[in-house]
Amino acid sequence: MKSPARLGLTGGIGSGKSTMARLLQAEGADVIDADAISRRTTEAGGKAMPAIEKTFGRAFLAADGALDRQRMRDHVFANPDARHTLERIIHPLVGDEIRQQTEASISPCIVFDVPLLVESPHWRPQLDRVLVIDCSPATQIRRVNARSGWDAATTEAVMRNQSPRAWRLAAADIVVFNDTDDIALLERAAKALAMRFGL
Ligand SMILES: CC(C)(COP(=O)(O)OP(=O)(O)OC[C@H]1O[C@@H](n2cnc3c(N)ncnc32)[C@H](O)[C@@H]1O)[C@@H](O)C(=O)NCCC(=O)NCCS
Ligand SMILES: Nc1ncnc2c1ncn2[C@@H]1O[C@H](COP(=O)(O)OP(=O)(O)OP(=O)(O)O)[C@@H](O)[C@H]1O
Repeated sequence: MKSPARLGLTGGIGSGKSTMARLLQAEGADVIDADAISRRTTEAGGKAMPAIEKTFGRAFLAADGALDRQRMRDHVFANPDARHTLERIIHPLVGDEIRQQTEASISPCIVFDVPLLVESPHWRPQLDRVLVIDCSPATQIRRVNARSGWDAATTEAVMRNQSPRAWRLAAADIVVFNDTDDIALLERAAKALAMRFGL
């Protein structure tokens, strides 16, 4: 059997990665979503929670034992050492689950939706192509405010903890510019990508 095409999908916060991932899924791709996997490890009883409680303390847990996401967000995006500590707990668990989902896939195209793809050097050799969803910083701030209610300072703090836009663009094989809220444009791009990647 021909091995599946492996497409990395990344972009800054609010760029439209998850939206593109959903469109590619509708075209028949298997999407492996690192954010979703990460969130599962930090639910109540999640695999990351014992180490998070031990390292950061009970104050970072909500009443039900899940991660207090807002508290951790405020902490780690203002403190790179704490972010690295959290990543050292979560990323290996996410990596294990990504490997399992990859092995289970039977699609001709697997899309790896990974916010920190450009930041992690191990990713590129595992992929056939890297697709970057790009938009301006002002659009990122506007979208995250509309979607999640975060103020500009909160989104900017996350953006400062991600690769600069120029680095992501330099790492891209394919760029989809997604600066206007035009879903039809993104749908057309997804259909073209689906053809190109055997769907
Ligand atoms: C800090 C946390 C608790 C904040 O949770 P919250 O629900 O507010 O945000 P959510 O998880 O939905 O992430 C929103 C966006 O923030 C950005 N982001 C998340 N983690 C990171 C990070 N470590 N570095 C840079 N940007 C990040 C991504 O663009 C992501 O799509 C959470 O993001 C987290 O646990 N991060 C560490 C794990 C991680 O690196 N995840 C990224 C994919 S593996
Ligand atoms: N082309 C578009 N047309 C309409 N809405 C869009 C478009 N692109 C993105 N959006 C909206 O912008 C918001 C952010 O998009 P999305 O969640 O896909 O970004 P993301 O890159 O996955 O963000 P995060 O890094 O925070 O997970 C969502 O509410 C989404 O519906």
